[in-house]
Amino acid sequence: MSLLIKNGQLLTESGELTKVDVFIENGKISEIGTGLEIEAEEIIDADGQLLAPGFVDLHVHLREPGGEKKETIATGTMAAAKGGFTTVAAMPNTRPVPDSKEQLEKIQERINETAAIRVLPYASITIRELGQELTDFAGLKEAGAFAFTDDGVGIQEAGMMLKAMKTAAALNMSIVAHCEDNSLINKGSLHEGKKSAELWLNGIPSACEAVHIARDVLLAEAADCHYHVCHISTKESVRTVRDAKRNGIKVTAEVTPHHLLLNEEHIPGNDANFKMNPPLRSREDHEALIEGLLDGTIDFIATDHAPHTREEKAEGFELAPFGIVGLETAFPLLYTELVEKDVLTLKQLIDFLTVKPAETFNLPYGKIAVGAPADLVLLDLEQEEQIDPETFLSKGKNTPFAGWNCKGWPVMTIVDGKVVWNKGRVTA
Ligand SMILES: NC(=O)N[C@@H](CC(=O)O)C(=O)O
Ligand SMILES: [Zn+2]
Ligand SMILES: [Zn+2]
Repeated sequence: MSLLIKNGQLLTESGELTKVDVFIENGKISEIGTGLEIEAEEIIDADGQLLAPGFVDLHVHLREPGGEKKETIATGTMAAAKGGFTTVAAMPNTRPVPDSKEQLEKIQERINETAAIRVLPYASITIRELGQELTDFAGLKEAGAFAFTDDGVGIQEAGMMLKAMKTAAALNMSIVAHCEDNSLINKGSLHEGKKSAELWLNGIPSACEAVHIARDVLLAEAADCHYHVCHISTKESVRTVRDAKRNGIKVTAEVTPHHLLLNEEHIPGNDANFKMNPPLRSREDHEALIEGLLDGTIDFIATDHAPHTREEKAEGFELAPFGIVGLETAFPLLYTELVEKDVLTLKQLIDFLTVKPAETFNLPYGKIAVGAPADLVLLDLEQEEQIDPETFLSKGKNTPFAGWNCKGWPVMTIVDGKVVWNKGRVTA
């Protein structure tokens, strides 16, 4: 298999655009240059399009097994491909939970059979994500676990977290944490603040997240473990991670597109497409997240793609499940709202979606280099289109961004040198 991409716009290290040809052979990038005259089985003219490394999303919910009404590995990875993603890491809050070698091997099998792109499966920290009993970390690592997390719920006991971190560190694996203290949730369905008061709904206080992070960075220091914070959302959390990094603790953090673009003031009323965990916080929190991303406190962007059915999301703010989809809109939204408005440079945004997550977890993806896997995306930065959930390939239509006008739509996604999504050929 060989593929020649002609005239793509490539970002240089200094952030300038330069026109290049890329030759791909046997799934790997074998030459980058200008005016390449090489015979290839397929030639793609990328004139006028940005050629970027395929995006890497280390926080998605594919729902399979057990949640196939919401999403499957097949539909979730097609949605990812359409969004320009070539690698995703799948969260373990499925039924059953991948908490044993056998379960993880079954998921790996489904991935091999049905995934459109690379999928790295997480294993859970505790049996059934119940926080009571540690899983077999060594066995799960052997079976291909990407890292350990109980995403969906927090680890309530400090002693359990310390044990998890020590076990992970000994295996050179990472602990990825959903930070939420159950005793502080307050039966809330949104952030405790202006909006919860306005809507007469119970609010989740900021401390619910930050107290876990404060506890865990101290545990990570004691265990000498790489500790990664999921979907960071408050200014206190950002401050705590910043302080821990300054003190040499091996902590990293991700932020979602929705927490970078929205805050509680955007919630229009009782619409559960604005309900997610952690919730949209205050305007000050929102600003602290941008600042944290710019100063390196926050390492990368992850979508926390969390599909739910229409019926579930129609239940209203208090009863609907937490979570929104994100894979098909992440880049266009972030490009339009942050790059076009000069909050981030194009180079920064691409790095936050590619090389930064890859480097945080020592993955060989996220860069365009000779010898690297040919995981690429072509993007149209000019054409404007409205976000329409009805066109999503994901089964989940639950987005708060319906109707937003965006530029920066992916036009082709390539994994291992194979075209897995092509806007010109495949429509929703
Ligand atoms: N983020 C969410 O609101 N929901 C996630 C769980 C999670 O990421 O904690 C889900 O699985 O639906
Ligand atoms: Zn979570
Ligand atoms: Zn999640």
